Amino acid sequence: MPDQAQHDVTDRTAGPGAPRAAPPAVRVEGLWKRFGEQTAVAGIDLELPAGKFIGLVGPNGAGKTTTLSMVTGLLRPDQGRIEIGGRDVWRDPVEVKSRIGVLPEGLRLFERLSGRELLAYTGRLRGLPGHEVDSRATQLLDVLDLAGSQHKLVIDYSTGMRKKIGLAAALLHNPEVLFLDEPFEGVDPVSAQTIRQVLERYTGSGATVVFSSHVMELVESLCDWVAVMAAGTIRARGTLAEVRGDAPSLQNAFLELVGAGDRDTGETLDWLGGAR
Ligand SMILES: Nc1ncnc2c1ncn2[C@@H]1O[C@H](COP(=O)(O)OP(=O)(O)OP(=O)(O)O)[C@@H](O)[C@H]1O
Repeated sequence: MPDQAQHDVTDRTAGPGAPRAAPPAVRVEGLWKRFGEQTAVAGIDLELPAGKFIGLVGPNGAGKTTTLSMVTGLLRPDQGRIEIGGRDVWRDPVEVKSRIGVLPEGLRLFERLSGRELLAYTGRLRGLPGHEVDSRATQLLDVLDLAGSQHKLVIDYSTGMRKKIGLAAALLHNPEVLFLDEPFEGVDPVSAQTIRQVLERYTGSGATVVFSSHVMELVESLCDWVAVMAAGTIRARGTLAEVRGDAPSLQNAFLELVGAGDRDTGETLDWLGGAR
């Protein structure tokens, strides 16, 4: 990584005797990722406050998945620095990974395990004692309404069930920060409500959730804090009220921020729905 990425981002502005403020849940500095000619993430600086329900929103191709993949140690940045709870993700990966849970996009699971076996395996990988894994798995399967399918193979799970077992696996070790890429995609309203309740309980205990979504109503109803991405950059960040500003809804503010509010399809698609 180039020199620019190596410098220390610890806050040294406070005097020597001053109490250290708790680090943000996530701190990102000068983050870049290119795929050939395509710049997916173009020099992001971002601090995500701890203990909040945070939404990362942006249009298709904005760079949300690429950012979350780098932040969670799944994709190496070209340049930049990432800390979670004050620890460098790429220098201290084992420690950081023990403190985070991740539900990635296009989640790959061990398909030939049952839901219960998957949780048992994940729990042991996380170093939890067997009896603790058993008891946590039973509770998670129950709360997420998967108890009746716990012995079914994951390959036979529906999209929503896969999201829920993935969420259970990500929560099993009680992480400090949970990252979810589109957790509600393909999930029915009943399961969405269940997931929502689990996440609200989790953030209520002081943990942080960072999730990406396109669904503004969902972000507006769930999140305390929002970052808006477009074309690999952060266009706005802050509390919901700060990002919404004077706009009537987050959706309106979002369209304005990403410059899509005035797109008109009327003339270009004049053949659509006309005489055949
Ligand atoms: N592995 C890759 N190889 C080449 N280009 C990539 C790769 N991954 C992402 N990109 C490109 O980087 C840009 C950002 O993609 P990314 O998946 O991060 O966006 P996103 O905001 O998550 O989009 P969506 O909401 O559609 O999932 C896009 O232009 C995408 O085509």
